[in-house]
Amino acid sequence: MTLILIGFMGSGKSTVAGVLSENYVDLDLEIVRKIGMPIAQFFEKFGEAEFRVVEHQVFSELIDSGGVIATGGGIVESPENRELLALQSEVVYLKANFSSLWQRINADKKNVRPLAQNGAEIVEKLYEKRKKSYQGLADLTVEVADKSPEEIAQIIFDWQKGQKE
Ligand SMILES: Nc1ncnc2c1ncn2[C@@H]1O[C@H](COP(=O)(O)OP(=O)(O)O)[C@@H](O)[C@H]1O
Ligand SMILES: O=C(O)C1=C[C@@H](OP(=O)(O)O)[C@@H](O)[C@H](O)C1
Ligand SMILES: [Mg+2]
Repeated sequence: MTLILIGFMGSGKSTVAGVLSENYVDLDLEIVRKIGMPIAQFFEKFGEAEFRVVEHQVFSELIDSGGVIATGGGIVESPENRELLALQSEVVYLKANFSSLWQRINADKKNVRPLAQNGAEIVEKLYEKRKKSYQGLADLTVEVADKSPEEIAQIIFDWQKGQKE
């Protein structure tokens, strides 16, 4: 069974995956490896639609790996990815209010998120649009705004243990 973390940019998917497993897969890092350039540069050169094609390809190759996968916030944009996620039973949604996410995104200077370069209003619209998809696909929802990555990982571990009993 693959544990898949979903949620908006800044929710901590990459960070929490690292706490959950030493061998986690970060989909964005796999994509960067495949395209041979930073995501922001790929968006500039080829656009978002092309990024989604590569994202789906990489996701469908890794979804049955059996480990922990941190997705990118836009994984729910493609209907094909939503179908894949609906078939999984360990999809964990890291949920937070927009202002917490926006603060984190802006503090995280080393990771340039092309879709977060627009103003807060535009990014909040994207958040509102995606929210239902994250919630609808989640087998577990964790409120992350006031918790440390370790606390969040512990909640997920405990839930997983309960699933297996
Ligand atoms: N639980 C948390 N509490 C405070 N800051 C966090 C938490 N989880 C992640 N962060 C910080 O928020 C930023 C985004 O985290 P990241 O794991 O890259 O999110 P995502 O992969 O969901 O976009 C990073 O700077 C990270 O250090
Ligand atoms: O929300 C999105 O569309 C994106 C989120 C990013 O991942 P994180 O959610 O890990 O920041 C990354 O995949 C890309 O910049 C697009
Ligand atoms: Mg990430």
